[in-house]
Amino acid sequence: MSAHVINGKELVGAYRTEIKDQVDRLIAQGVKPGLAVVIVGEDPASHVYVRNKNRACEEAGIHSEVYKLPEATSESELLALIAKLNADKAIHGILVQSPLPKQINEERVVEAIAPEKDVDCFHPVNVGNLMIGKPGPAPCTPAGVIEILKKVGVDIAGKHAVVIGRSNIVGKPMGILLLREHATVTTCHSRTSNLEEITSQADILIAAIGKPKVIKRRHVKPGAVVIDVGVNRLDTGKLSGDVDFDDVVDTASVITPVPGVVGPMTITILLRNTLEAAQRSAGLRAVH
Ligand SMILES: Nc1nc(=O)c2c([nH]1)NC[C@@H]1CN(c3ccc(C(=O)N[C@@H](CCC(=O)O)C(=O)O)cc3)C=[N+]21
Repeated sequence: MSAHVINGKELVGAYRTEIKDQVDRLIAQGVKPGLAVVIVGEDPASHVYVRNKNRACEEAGIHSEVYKLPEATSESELLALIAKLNADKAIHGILVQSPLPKQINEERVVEAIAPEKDVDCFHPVNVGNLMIGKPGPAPCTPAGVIEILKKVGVDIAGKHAVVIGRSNIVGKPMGILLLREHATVTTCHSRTSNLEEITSQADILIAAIGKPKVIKRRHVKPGAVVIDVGVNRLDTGKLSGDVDFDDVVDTASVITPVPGVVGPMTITILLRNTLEAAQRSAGLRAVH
């Protein structure tokens, strides 16, 4: 059997159209959603992502501002910009691109963002609300994975979902969101001693490791749904996922190629989080 290879252009494109329609409706009610993206330094990959986010905002009708700060920016200069954006009525979402230069404490920066403008869902208040199931943003990549599973028609409830990776931005919140969808969740990581034994029991396998092509056919149960969160740049310049696509494609029932699905869906959830922050600010969506 060969897997259904998810077509990101189709799936993500359709979802962006849905979001654009909601943005248009909000604009007709007098509120234009606005996102500020802050990037510090010259990391080329970060600049590519920021450009992609900016373009996606424009296409969705969301106002977007990009602040490019030099590598030598001090923490207090960045905190001053965040204070200004926190007070700006035209801005509903603030995203500070990571990584930040070493003179800046990332935690302090995240905690300086007003929680209602934290469209990454990195602020401890939003992480806490996520954990206990209160309304609010969810982090873009894991929320995007849930959206992909739903759009493809994967039944999550009662299934065994195995997440490989325990980062604060993907692995941990991924587990929480899967629990919310009533999956049975197992989290594996670099210290898991019997990885293959566990991953090969997964109905839904989510790879968020950050190493190219480490998940092989032997890790995957025949018929499993495989979602590849990895975006690894190879020496050849090509992007590769955490999953060895060619090895796994005949075993899985559904698989996401890299690039093309999880990355663009991550950006789409950023648009959704910005839209929803704007709706909340206008009293058009529940806050707690
Ligand atoms: N505050 C913050 N929030 C983030 O959400 C955030 C961040 N910092 N720092 C870096 C990571 C990484 N990230 C990606 C987003 C889109 C693609 C994406 O669209 N990837 C395309 C390929 C893009 C390319 O060609 O390089 C794809 O997979 O198809 C990838 C990676 C968001 N991040």
